[in-house]
Amino acid sequence: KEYDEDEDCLISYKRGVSAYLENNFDECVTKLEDGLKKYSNYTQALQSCRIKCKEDAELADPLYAIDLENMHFYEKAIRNTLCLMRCRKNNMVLATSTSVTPETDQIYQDAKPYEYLHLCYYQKKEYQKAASSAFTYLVPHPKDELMRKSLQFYSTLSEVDTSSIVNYEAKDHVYLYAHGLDAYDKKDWKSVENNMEESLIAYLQAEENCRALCEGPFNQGWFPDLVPSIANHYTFSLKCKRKCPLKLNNLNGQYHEDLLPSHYHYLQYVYFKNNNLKSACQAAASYVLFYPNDDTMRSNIEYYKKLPKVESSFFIPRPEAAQYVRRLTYEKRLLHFIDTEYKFKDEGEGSQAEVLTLKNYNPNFDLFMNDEDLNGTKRFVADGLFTQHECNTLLNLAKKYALKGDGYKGVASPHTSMETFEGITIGRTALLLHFGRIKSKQLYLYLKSTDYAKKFLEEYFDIKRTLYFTYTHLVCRTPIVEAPINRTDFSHAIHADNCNILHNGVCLKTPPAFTWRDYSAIIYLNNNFEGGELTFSQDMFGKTIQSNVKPKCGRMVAFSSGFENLHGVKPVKSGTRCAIALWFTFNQKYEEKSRNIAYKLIY
Ligand SMILES: O=C(O)CCC(=O)C(=O)O
Ligand SMILES: [Fe+2]
Repeated sequence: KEYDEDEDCLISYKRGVSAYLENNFDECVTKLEDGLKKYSNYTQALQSCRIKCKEDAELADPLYAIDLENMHFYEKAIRNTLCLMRCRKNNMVLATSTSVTPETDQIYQDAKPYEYLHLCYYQKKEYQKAASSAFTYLVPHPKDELMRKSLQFYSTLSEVDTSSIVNYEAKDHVYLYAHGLDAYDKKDWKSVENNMEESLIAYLQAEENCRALCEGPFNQGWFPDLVPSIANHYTFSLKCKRKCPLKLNNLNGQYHEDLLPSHYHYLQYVYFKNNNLKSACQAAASYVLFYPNDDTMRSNIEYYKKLPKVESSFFIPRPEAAQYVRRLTYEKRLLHFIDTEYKFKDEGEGSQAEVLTLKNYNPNFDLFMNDEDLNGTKRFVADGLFTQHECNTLLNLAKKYALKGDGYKGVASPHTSMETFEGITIGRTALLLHFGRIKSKQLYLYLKSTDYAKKFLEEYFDIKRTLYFTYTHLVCRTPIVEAPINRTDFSHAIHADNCNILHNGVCLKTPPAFTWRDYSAIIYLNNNFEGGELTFSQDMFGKTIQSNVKPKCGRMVAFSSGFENLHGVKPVKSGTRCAIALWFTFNQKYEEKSRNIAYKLIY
């Protein structure tokens, strides 16, 4: 049963769980304990390398005294990296183990091994350890009823001493703080002072350690530029760091929102009791950094100020408190800024793929017509996606660069001989940016607005599966000069987007229809033309019209792409009608690849 050096902590965990399932409880305990030990050694080594290397890099003299173009920042990063590489190589644990993946981290951060460990200890009649393991699991999972029952059961066993049940994962401050509280109840002021001071140091150290673990790898899922890449990774890490107090403030299952500041509260009191006025005043001044409006502490300070031996210099907050609050304030402000200016696009499982993306720019975008208004099913109209300025930007793009037949295999008049169709795809817009013909904000607007339209559609139709763009197309329709004003053809005959409708009313999901399309949307850019309404029809001849939608800037119409949504476009009699048509699919095979390329050009 020796400690297996070659196994990483994930394998140990998995072997432990399998052993449990095979009723091999000795092996279960060995493997799970091994895994916990390895994970703990690994994270400790990693934390100390990261903390030490940051300090070293901070202290090094820069290669050039003047900080040009933030080069001091990059120089430090380069020194820090060098140090990290050496540290990893020289550290026995880090050099011999494979790096822990975020998934493995999650298992151990969630105290998963204890879920099985307590059962295996129990089977081995190690009841005290079973109780402590159950307790350890309950600390981060206080609502786990099953585990609570297990702990209750263990506590009734005569072999178990309930006062000796411990949290194996407790950080040092947890018990130091508890001792401090005990001493407080016993009015042992000296001991309160010692325990609270130690607990404070331990807390701050634990927070630094926790933060260090947040500086791990981050998969952005694409290849952003230097600066966005740093911003994304840093944001990811910052969000993780801000979660550290949540873990640390959990004292064996009880959450103390103000755990850190409460140290200063106790300290000001015991220093006063111990006749150390200066330290009492410093602690009070430190406390109000966290809670500037706290009446009790304010009046304590007023009281201290009136004491004869007290000097105004006593009220300088303790340096660690001042530094902590400064950092906290800055980090909160930065996260608030990020939260208001960006939205987070969660690409699949886990928080790994969170990257900064611009917030929706038009908060007024909202539903205008639903199924009932439109006299059908799975359709809606929403208004306000674009401002007039944004429509103009896209209209200009189309006016300048849309090509006849683009997106229609070069056919200039695909749907009616009375109109010409000029289109511009995402792919060609990206190319135009690549060749410097347009500004990135034009491509950005094209991409972002359609992304947002998709999100809106997904929410409206309550789509839970991954939906992909399959085609994005900005199209303008203009009647040919010869077109008679009283023409009766459609600009776009009644059709379904994903099947071929036959005269007998059957809609066949076969080529040449775009059978993979699942949802459709059209965003309109203008209304300075005659005709051109979108028509929903019950039949393929437009005999039974269900509803008409008049285009205008920022209006979006969306519907499921099947037979239930037969639609067409009435003739454009004069002027030019421009719209962005979007199609979505559940089939990843038909994903619009050019969007990803376009994104890379922007970031
Ligand atoms: O532009 C519109 O309003 C509808 C276009 C359409 O239905 C299509 O292209 O399939
Ligand atoms: Fe259509």
